[in-house]
Amino acid sequence: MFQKIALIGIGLIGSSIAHAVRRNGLAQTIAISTRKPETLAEAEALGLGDIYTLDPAEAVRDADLVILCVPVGAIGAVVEAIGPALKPGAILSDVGSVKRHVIRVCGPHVPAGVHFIPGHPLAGTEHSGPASGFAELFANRWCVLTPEPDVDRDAIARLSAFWAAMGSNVEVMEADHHDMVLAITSHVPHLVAYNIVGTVADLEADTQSEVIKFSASGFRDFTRIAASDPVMWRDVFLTNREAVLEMLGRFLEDLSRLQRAVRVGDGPALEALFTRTRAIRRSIIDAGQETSVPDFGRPHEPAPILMPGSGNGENKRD
Ligand SMILES: NC(=O)C1=CN([C@@H]2O[C@H](COP(=O)(O)OP(=O)(O)OC[C@H]3O[C@@H](n4cnc5c(N)ncnc54)[C@H](O)[C@@H]3O)[C@@H](O)[C@H]2O)C=CC1
Ligand SMILES: O=C(O)C(=O)Cc1ccc(O)cc1
Repeated sequence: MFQKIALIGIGLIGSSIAHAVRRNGLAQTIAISTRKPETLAEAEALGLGDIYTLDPAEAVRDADLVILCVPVGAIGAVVEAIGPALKPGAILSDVGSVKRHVIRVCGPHVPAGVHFIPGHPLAGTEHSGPASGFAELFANRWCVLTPEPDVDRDAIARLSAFWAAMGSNVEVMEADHHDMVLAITSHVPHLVAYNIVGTVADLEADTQSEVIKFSASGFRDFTRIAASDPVMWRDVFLTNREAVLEMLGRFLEDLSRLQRAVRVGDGPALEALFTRTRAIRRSIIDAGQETSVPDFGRPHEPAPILMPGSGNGENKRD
């Protein structure tokens, strides 16, 4: 599909792309660049690529497809460094969890003639680093592309075909819409997980009693999410601030309503919500999206995304 692919950053996502490219024969040559020599050495020991360099500009030279797989806060500086070395006609993409910020900081450094198509695979785990990747990560998962309106249609089709060849379902979306949807479906849930695990740890320290030891699986599920990479998630909250604060506001309003239902003993309100949320979980399972580890061979249907204020009002709780 491509002669040479360059991956800048070789953690969970970069290494998963490397595995999937190899397994599906999507490129002749994979060039890998990352910031730290020890990470590059680890990638080389794992045999993830063909060319290894600490110089990102060298990695992207002659590449037909360049994918930036670094934390969102590092992307702008990387594009500034590689811009002059990008081949005319190349596709430049990324995998960052926030899209408007990426467009804002990368745009000025993308040379004319390079097709800039930001991307985000909605697939991942709480692990990081070159050894954590696996070829099946993207199978049956969405990959969202957020090109600006003037981007070449053929280039978008080529990048879509690339993600489809790795097993993803591709959707093209406007960057601001992506950031709002991900704020409520991914970013706020991570914030909630970080918060509840912190609260429990503080409680344990305050009461000097064993709390975590006796935690049930519900809390343990939160600890998995709260083990996600601190730098990556710091950058998500620094770069998608407005959408996260908007969605957090709605979340807190609804939480207050739940708090009231508990305080006044409003059983019907509690039961009605829990019945609705159980149905949502079941629809996700039916769509084959229930875990972060792909479920092979299952047809992929989009899970319904309930946006506040949209639809027929059934998602209103009062
Ligand atoms: N972890 C996840 O579940 C998902 C992450 N993403 C996005 O993918 C991107 C990468 O995340 P992961 O692979 O999970 O992170 P990771 O921490 O596993 O890997 C990041 C890589 O970037 C390198 N790096 C950091 N700063 C750099 C710089 N200035 N120049 C060159 N290399 C640099 C690191 O050395 C490492 O190789 C992030 O933008 C994240 O938002 C997208 C979907 C899922
Ligand atoms: O580990 C999990 O449950 C995730 O939610 C993974 C994830 C993290 C960040 C993304 O932008 C997309 C997916």
